[in-house]
Amino acid sequence: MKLIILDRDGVINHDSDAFIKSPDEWIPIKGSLEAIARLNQAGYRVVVATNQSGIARGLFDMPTLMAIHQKMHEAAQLVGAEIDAIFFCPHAADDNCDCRKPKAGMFHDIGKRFEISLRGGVATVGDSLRDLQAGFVAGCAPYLVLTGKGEKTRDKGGLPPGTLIFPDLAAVVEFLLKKPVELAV
Ligand SMILES: O=P(O)(O)OC[C@@H](O)[C@H]1O[C@@H](OP(=O)(O)O)[C@@H](O)[C@@H](O)[C@@H]1O
Ligand SMILES: [Mg+2]
Ligand SMILES: [Zn+2]
Repeated sequence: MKLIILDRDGVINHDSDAFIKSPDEWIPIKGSLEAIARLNQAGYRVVVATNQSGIARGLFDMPTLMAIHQKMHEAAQLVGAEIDAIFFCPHAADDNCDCRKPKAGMFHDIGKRFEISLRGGVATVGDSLRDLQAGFVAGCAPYLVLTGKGEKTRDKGGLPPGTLIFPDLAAVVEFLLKKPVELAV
């Protein structure tokens, strides 16, 4: 089974420094949902791992977050894409939870849920350093996109070793689907 783990804000949809607080504020990045459809057609399960501290901050509540995700699922369906699962951390930084990126808790949970070792070349795509750090610690291959906060992340440096940088999710998918499959020896 092929699996990829995507950050949400700044990778699938436009991000905002004021947070994405409602379904109306959730707007897909051009080409991202179609890129997910290409992954599905190539046999990938697509899973999202997202920090949603807006819950802890009281900027929006759980039903609103569910409504945002319902809109994302419906928008994906319209282009033949499917997001298999959304893992989210609703906590604030000072809650010291295990799931808020850059901690790898969500990634470990994803590996358990899908019964796959992330160290086997599972890609993770993010726009923030913490996305890449969390995935790298869990064994994923890190991909930085320059959408969302990606350009700032690139300019700040300190990326996990081996991070590949692409303009957007569509470009990452183009690369992943073109590269030769490593045959298990
Ligand atoms: O990129 P993902 O993980 O899908 O979601 C990020 C969002 O939850 C928000 O994360 C916040 O970070 P803090 O939680 O305040 O550190 C800020 O960066 C917001 O601009 C951003 O919308
Ligand atoms: Mg992000
Ligand atoms: Zn958490």
